[in-house]
Amino acid sequence: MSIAMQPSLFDSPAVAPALGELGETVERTLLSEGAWVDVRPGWVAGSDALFSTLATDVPWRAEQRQMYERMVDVPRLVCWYGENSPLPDRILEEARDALSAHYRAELGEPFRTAGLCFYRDGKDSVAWHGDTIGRSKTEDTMVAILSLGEPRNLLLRPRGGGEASRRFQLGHGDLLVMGGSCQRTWEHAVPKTARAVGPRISVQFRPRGVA
Ligand SMILES: O=C(O)CCC(=O)C(=O)O
Ligand SMILES: [Fe+2]
Repeated sequence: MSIAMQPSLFDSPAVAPALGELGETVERTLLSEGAWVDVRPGWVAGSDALFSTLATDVPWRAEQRQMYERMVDVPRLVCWYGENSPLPDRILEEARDALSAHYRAELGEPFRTAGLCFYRDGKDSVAWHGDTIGRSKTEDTMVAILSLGEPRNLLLRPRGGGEASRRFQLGHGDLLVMGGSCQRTWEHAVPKTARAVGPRISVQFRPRGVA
């Protein structure tokens, strides 16, 4: 048992992970230009056990990308599950299906893919961006993010600027869903932090053709 990763008696690796309700527990914040975010704190109970499973079982990849003439390390580990790939834990399949059911009327299609990111420490991050590869460049859609492990800040700001950024602290089973025009009219980021933070895993569920 890992003492370092045990924040409380009620969320220790000994507790099996379980999904909570969505329904009325989801709180929506309307942003400008038809964008919104839903937050459901603590959606997965016993999430530290799920964190441990994913940290160990997922075939994490370190990627590089071209930056001007140089190749640089992407500052996080990643793994992508396409729509026909079984997810690395049954509770992630349950989570995807619960999200599809909850948002069915509004989204009109199910969540189908899962992208996973592993932020090893405060030096890992994701820079400002919108998920605009594919249909989300021109259409409203949703990206649902389940956060496991240590909380990190997810920031949101309008693309055009002119407004302070919004901050959400997400970890230990919290859910945040970006919806409406959020991917094309707003940007999001998980900035580096100088604070001593433990590892965080995020699971992003998206509909077909959104990345
Ligand atoms: O880790 C997160 O919460 C955000 C990840 C993200 O924005 C992405 O992978 O597109
Ligand atoms: Fe993103």
